[in-house]
Amino acid sequence: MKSNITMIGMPSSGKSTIGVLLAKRLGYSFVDVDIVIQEKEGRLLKEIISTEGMDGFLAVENRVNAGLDVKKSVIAPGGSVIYGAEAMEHLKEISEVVYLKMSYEEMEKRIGNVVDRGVALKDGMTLRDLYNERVPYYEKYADIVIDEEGMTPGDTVDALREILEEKIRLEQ
Ligand SMILES: Nc1ncnc2c1ncn2[C@@H]1O[C@H](COP(=O)(O)OP(=O)(O)O)[C@@H](O)[C@H]1O
Ligand SMILES: O=C(O)C1=C[C@@H](OP(=O)(O)O)[C@@H](O)[C@H](O)C1
Ligand SMILES: [Mg+2]
Repeated sequence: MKSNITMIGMPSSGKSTIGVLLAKRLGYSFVDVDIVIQEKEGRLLKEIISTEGMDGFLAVENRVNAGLDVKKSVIAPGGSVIYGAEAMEHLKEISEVVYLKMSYEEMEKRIGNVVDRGVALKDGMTLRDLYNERVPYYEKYADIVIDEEGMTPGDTVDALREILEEKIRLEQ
């Protein structure tokens, strides 16, 4: 198995929440790439989006993810990372990619204020458009898919640990 795990999925699917729990459970480090971007840029994500525009933000996100140099880590990038070809090529190379699959209805309930969260919603795009546009990318890049329907964060972490341990067993 590759030495890292990357969480992908819609904003609010739990990449950060589940990611940190999984890292603790596996004894891995945890890297929230949104925080790495803010530290490198010295600005909040929503400030980057408001000054550089959506494409500017996506370019920064692509560059930072493509340059990640970590080992034995659970990586939680932002939900928009799948638009970055170089980022995804790199993440596929260094990690097992886990897609946290959630329904549109659940995302709408969880997501809260889209602007404050800094979701990369292009002009004129609805949340539903964003959902439909992104699902095929998440599916394409996923090595492992977890459907969150009816699962608590604890259930998801347990399910993931089982899948990952089975993967390791099969490789031995
Ligand atoms: N079953 C669940 N699985 C994951 N997150 C959940 C679940 N139910 C509620 N949540 C909440 O949804 C939010 C997920 O946010 P976050 O981890 O920041 O997601 P992301 O990093 O994917 O944007 C958290 O507030 C978390 O507590
Ligand atoms: O999906 C998105 O468009 C985004 C999700 C955010 O991260 P989370 O997925 O962790 O919420 C953050 O990277 C950025 O504001 C854009
Ligand atoms: Mg996150």
